[in-house]
Amino acid sequence: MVSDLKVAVLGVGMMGSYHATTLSSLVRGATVTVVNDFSAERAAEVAAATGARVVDDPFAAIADPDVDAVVIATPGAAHEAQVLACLDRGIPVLCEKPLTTSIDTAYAVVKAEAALGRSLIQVGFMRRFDAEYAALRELIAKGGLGDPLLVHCTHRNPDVPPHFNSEMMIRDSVVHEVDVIRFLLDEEITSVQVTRGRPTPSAPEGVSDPMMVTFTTEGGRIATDEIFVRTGVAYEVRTEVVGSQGSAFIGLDQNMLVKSTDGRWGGSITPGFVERFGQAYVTELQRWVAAATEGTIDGPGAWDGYAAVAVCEAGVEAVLTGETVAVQMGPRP
Ligand SMILES: NC(=O)c1ccc[n+]([C@@H]2O[C@H](COP(=O)([O-])OP(=O)(O)OC[C@H]3O[C@@H](n4cnc5c(N)ncnc54)[C@H](O)[C@@H]3O)[C@@H](O)[C@H]2O)c1
Ligand SMILES: O[C@H]1[C@H](O)[C@@H](O)[C@H](O)[C@@H](O)[C@H]1O
Repeated sequence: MVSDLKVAVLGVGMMGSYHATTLSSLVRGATVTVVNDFSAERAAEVAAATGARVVDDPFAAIADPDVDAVVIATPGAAHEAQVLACLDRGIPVLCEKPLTTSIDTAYAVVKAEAALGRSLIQVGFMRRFDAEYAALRELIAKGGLGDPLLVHCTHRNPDVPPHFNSEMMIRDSVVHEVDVIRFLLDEEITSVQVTRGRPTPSAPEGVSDPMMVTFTTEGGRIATDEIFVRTGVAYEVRTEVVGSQGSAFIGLDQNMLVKSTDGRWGGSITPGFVERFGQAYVTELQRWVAAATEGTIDGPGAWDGYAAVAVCEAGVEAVLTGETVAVQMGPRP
């Protein structure tokens, strides 16, 4: 057990710098001691803001004696090697989604952790720490909706970078709903189908934005996800669960001020994911720090990361083929 958890943050772009500042300003029991980024300038900026030291190589950062645990917020393709290096050192790691970018590498990570016999990997599915999602899960678990039969999700972003293509819409965005559906229903997703609609005028050539994704689960339940990442409007993430004895809906922004003026009424919508899930990130980090201090995790683990990667792999195939694609998953070690 360690008294004040010494954390290295790898990749201090948009998400990593947010995690580093949250850890050093809002989370108890942790100090960001090391930061690393391919961009020396980014690393220096975040080090100055958090009081951390820059270590130029990500693997040297993981091996640093002044590091007890690691937050990985590098792009998905870098996750596998960095997570495995944390396992090699036997230290807890909070890895941003996606766990890795292919089924094989994600399964290799699951098996490496299982061989170690300890849960050290937590995956950054922060919606599980959002009060509305937690309340919805509890309502379902207590039977408040009877048998949950349908889940309808909406995931709209105001904008994304131009390189964000249809595949990234599945692997980087829909991956959140994949985890939400598994979290709410407590069962695996077994198939994925994607309908590519008429693209919004701002979508780059060949990119299907929006798309409708339909999932089926082990228990024969159906879930849908509207993914639309260039609405030009705001950050709108909503979920409705319909059961045999009623339905429940989340995602109308909390603390919404409804005003009537100029012959209209309405409120404001959160502009981005930081505003919508700000408290969830703090709760996620606070609970992870408490668990990592005890050498473990408290949240979605490697298996959840693997399951999400497997569903997204089927989702990408469904985008390309227009077929309903079965999810292929290996046995849980
Ligand atoms: N949970 C969420 O809501 C959420 C939100 C945004 C991003 N993310 C995830 O966070 C991760 C980072 O996304 P982002 O939007 O911050 O990207 P970003 O491009 O803003 O930041 C990534 C940073 O990593 C650095 N980098 C790249 N390869 C590296 C390597 N091998 N080692 C060290 N540094 C490296 C880059 O220089 C960059 O500064 C992704 O996995 C993404 O899916 C999660
Ligand atoms: O990486 C981001 C992030 O995960 C957001 O939470 C999501 O809304 C975006 O679609 C995705 O691009």
